[in-house]
Amino acid sequence: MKIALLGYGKMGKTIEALAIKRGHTIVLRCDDTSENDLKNADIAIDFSIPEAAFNNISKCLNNNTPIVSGTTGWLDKYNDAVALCKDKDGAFIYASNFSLGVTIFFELNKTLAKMMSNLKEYTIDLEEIHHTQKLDAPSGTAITLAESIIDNHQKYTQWKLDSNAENTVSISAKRLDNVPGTHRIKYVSAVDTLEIKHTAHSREGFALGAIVAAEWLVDKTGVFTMKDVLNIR
Ligand SMILES: NC(=O)c1ccc[n+]([C@@H]2O[C@H](COP(=O)([O-])OP(=O)(O)OC[C@H]3O[C@@H](n4cnc5c(N)ncnc54)[C@H](O)[C@@H]3O)[C@@H](O)[C@H]2O)c1
Ligand SMILES: O=C(O)C1=N[C@H](C(=O)O)CCC1
Repeated sequence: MKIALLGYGKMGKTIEALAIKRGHTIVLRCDDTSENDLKNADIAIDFSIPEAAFNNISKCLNNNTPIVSGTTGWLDKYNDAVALCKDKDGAFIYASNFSLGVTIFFELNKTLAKMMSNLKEYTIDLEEIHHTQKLDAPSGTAITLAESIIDNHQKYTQWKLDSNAENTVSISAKRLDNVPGTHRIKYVSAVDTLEIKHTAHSREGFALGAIVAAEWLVDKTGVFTMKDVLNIR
């Protein structure tokens, strides 16, 4: 595939190295708002910044270029991106976390929230840890996890950073040097603690997931998730 990289920072460069190893060609490396010609690209992969993501996605959909987006912190406009994709009969996939492990972790989180839903003894604690250059907090992955808990556990109706409020999934966001991404969900009662945790050892898992998603999306139309790519039911 001929790939356009929208965002050529830590993730863009990791994707470039892995995509070349998988036999793909990088035809565009875009790292700012300058106008870029997408016509030589079979697909675009956006790992940029929250303020740029929706514009980049829109440009691709208007240009009939399938687009894989992993940028977090822009989801107030997600429904607009979905509507534009449908209007243009385009191809779009977004995931707050493209790694295979986290895609499975999302399913574990959902199942655990359902199982815990009637157990009043337990309170929940969600923690994410990332590197100090990360612009957004909480992480997109933590928000996806919290929203799924809210959808599947009868007690919780909202999420907030560092909160003791009733019916609230409290998220703690820590920033430490060189941490690629760690997410942990704890259910704590007076007598025990049950926890699930995902630890990324590098950015390669995110990059591989995004490339696999691009390979899968390139000849399709529609709006998809990583569950579609990995055929998880
Ligand atoms: N979904 C996932 O699996 C996943 C994994 C890792 C990171 N992320 C997200 O991806 C994004 C990028 O992460 P990163 O670690 O590569 O950040 P980074 O800061 O290293 O790179 C972002 C790059 O985007 C560039 N940029 C700024 N404006 C732009 C524009 N208009 N168009 C294109 N590029 C522009 C910046 O110059 C920078 O080089 C973040 O939102 C992060 O949360 C998602
Ligand atoms: O490094 C980042 O930034 C990451 N962002 C995503 C998020 O916000 O969840 C995924 C993990 C790494």
